[in-house]
Amino acid sequence: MTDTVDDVDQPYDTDASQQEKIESLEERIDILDGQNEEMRDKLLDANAENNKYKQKLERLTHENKKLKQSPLFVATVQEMTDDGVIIKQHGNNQEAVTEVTPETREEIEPGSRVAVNNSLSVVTDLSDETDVRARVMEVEESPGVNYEDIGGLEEQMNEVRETVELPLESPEMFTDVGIEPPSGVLLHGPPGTGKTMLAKAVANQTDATFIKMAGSELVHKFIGEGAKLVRDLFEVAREHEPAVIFIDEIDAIASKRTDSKTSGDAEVQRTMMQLLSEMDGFEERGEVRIIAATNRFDMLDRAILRPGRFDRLIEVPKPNAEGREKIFEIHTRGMNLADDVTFEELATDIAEASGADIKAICTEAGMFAIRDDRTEVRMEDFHEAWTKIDTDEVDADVSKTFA
Ligand SMILES: Nc1ncnc2c1ncn2[C@@H]1O[C@H](COP(=O)(O)OP(=O)(O)OP(=O)(O)O)[C@@H](O)[C@H]1O
Repeated sequence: MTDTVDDVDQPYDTDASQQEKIESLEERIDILDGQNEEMRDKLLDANAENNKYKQKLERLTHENKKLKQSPLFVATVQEMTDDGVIIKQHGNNQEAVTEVTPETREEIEPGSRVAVNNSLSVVTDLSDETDVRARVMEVEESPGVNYEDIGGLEEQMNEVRETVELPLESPEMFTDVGIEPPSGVLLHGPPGTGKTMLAKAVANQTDATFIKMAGSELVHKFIGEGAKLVRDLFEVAREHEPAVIFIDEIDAIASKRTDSKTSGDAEVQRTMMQLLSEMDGFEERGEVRIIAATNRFDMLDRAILRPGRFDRLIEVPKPNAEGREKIFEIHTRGMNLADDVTFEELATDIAEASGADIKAICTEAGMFAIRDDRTEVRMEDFHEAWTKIDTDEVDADVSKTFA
C-alpha cells in the first residue's frame, strides 16, 4: 500500500510556518540524498563482489569440466576418515589418502567405485554407472552359429575342434593319455574372414557360454581398469563353466613393447601381465577355453606365444575360389536366385573378397533386385553389388589415409 502524506512522519510541527516547513523538507531531502548515495555505493560494492564470485564460479566450472575430461583413473574407496578418503587404485593397487568435496563425500562410502584424476582427487562416484563388466563383455549362452554356417575353413575348423571342443567334451581322453590339452588358440588373419564365427561355433557345439571381450576397448575405453577386467573376464568364465573366452583384437593388449614409457603403455603392460598370469593358472581353470584373434600377428609380443599360453596358432586366411563358392552358397541360402546365378562363376569373378565382403555382396545384390522391382536376384546384381562394395571400401581406405 502506498503511504499518504498523512501517514508519513513529517519533519516539522503542524503549526510551523510555510517557510519553516519548506526548510525542514529540504533538510530531509539532503539527508535522504546522502543515504541514497551510501546505498548506491553499497550496491556497487555488492555488484563488484557478485561479479568476482561469478568469475570464480566460471573458472571452477571450467576446471571441473577439464578435470572430468582428462583421462580419469578408477579406484575403490577403502576407508573414510576425517582427514580424507583412503582409496586403492585399480590396476596398480596403490593406496592413497585423498580429498573429496563435501558433496561427493555424501555420495560415497567404503567400497564405492570412484573416478580419480591425475592428482588422485575423487572427481565422481561411479557406483551408479552400468556395471562395467556388462559393458565390456558380451556374454552369449548359446551363440547361434553352426559349423555349417562357415565356408572354406575346414582345416582351421578341424584344428579348433580338436583343441577346444575335444578337451571340453571328452576331457578324459587327455587324462587317459596323460597330456595337458592345448591351453589357448590364437586365430590370426585378415579382417572379416570368420575368426569370431569359428569361436562362436565351437562354443555353440559344446554348449559352452561364449564370452567375448575386445582388446581395443579394454585399452581405450576402460583406462585404468584393464587388468581388473581381465581378472573379471576369467572369473565370469569360471562362473559360467563350460565357457569359451574369446579375446578379439588381442594385439591391442599384447603387442610388442615399445620404448616409450608413457603411462598408457604401462597400463597396457599391466593388462597383458594379468592376461599372462591368468593363462598360466590355466590348469585349475577347469572347463574354460581361450580363443584369441588378431589381424596383426606381426605385432604380437612373443611372450604371449610361449608354450602353455597360446600354443596353437591357426591362420585364417581370405578364402580361395573354392571357399568363396561355399560362402556364396551359405549366404544365399534363403535368397530367391535367378537361374543364371552360378556360385563357381561368382567365386572366380569376385576374387580378393573376404567372407564378410561376400555376406555384404549378397545383401547388396538383393537390394539391387528390390530397387529394380524384382523378387529374383540375378548374376548382374551380384556384380554390381561387388563394384559398389569394392568402391566403398576403396573410398573408406582413401578417407582413412587422408584423415
Ligand atoms: N568363412 C566364412 N563363412 C561364412 N561367412 C563368413 C565367413 N567369414 C566371414 N563371414 C561373414 O562375415 C561376418 C564377419 O565375420 P567374423 O566376425 O567372423 O570375422 P572376423 O575374422 O572375426 O573379423 P574381424 O577380424 O574384423 O573381427 C560373419 O558374421 C559372416 O557373416
